[in-house]
Amino acid sequence: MIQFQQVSKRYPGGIDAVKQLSFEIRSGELVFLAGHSGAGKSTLLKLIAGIERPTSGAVLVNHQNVSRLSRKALPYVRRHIGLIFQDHKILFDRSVFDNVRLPLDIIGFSGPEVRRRVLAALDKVGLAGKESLNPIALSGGEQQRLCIARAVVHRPAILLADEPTANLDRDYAHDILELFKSFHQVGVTLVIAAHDESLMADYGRRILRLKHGEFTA
Ligand SMILES: Nc1ncnc2c1ncn2[C@@H]1O[C@H](COP(=O)(O)OP(=O)(O)OP(=O)(O)O)[C@@H](O)[C@H]1O
Repeated sequence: MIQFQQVSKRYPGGIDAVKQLSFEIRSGELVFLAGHSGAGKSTLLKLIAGIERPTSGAVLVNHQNVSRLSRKALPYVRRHIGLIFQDHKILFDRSVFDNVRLPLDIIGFSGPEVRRRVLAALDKVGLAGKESLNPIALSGGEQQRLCIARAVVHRPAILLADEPTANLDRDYAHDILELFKSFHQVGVTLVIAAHDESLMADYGRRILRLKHGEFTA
């Protein structure tokens, strides 16, 4: 489902964020991405989503070479991907409902289907009944759940999460990982980046470890 072929990414300024990476993630897999700050985890996720383009090599998602797609074609690939990124901010001038509906608006959903899907996503993450609130009224953990609801509302086949448990206490972090596990159980392919490897230990899944842009054992 996701394939990297000799992928390198050099940012302007000369930093090689990932170097010659080759790997494959099969449909329905749950994979953790571990590594120190600056190891290249976010870059790898952005390459999958087509947010960044590789300097060399190919990134294939569903057999499509996302590194070669035109800017116009990218939204069609993104429809199949849910993103939980730290720089995807919550909009505090809108309700919880309106925050979660954003991906549906972009795809072009309208009518009762929007309400049905948004309420189902909020229910899934444990925020049922909070749709009319302003997100400011939610706790930090609840705001993270809002971001997860927003990432899954269009039912993507692939979910990419960058440090989704950062700033959460351990119990709450495990709750969030359990939520991801439930998406995994219904067949979603998940790639979860986190620097705290101890959190991943309980899940017994495949771990890709990055160090300065390269895989380590
Ligand atoms: N847009 C950019 N322009 C220039 N350099 C960048 C850019 N984004 C990331 N980098 C650099 O690329 C390297 C890898 O960064 P990346 O954010 O992928 O690492 P990370 O493992 O996700 O780190 P963190 O856990 O701190 O988010 C770092 O040296 C970073 O400074």
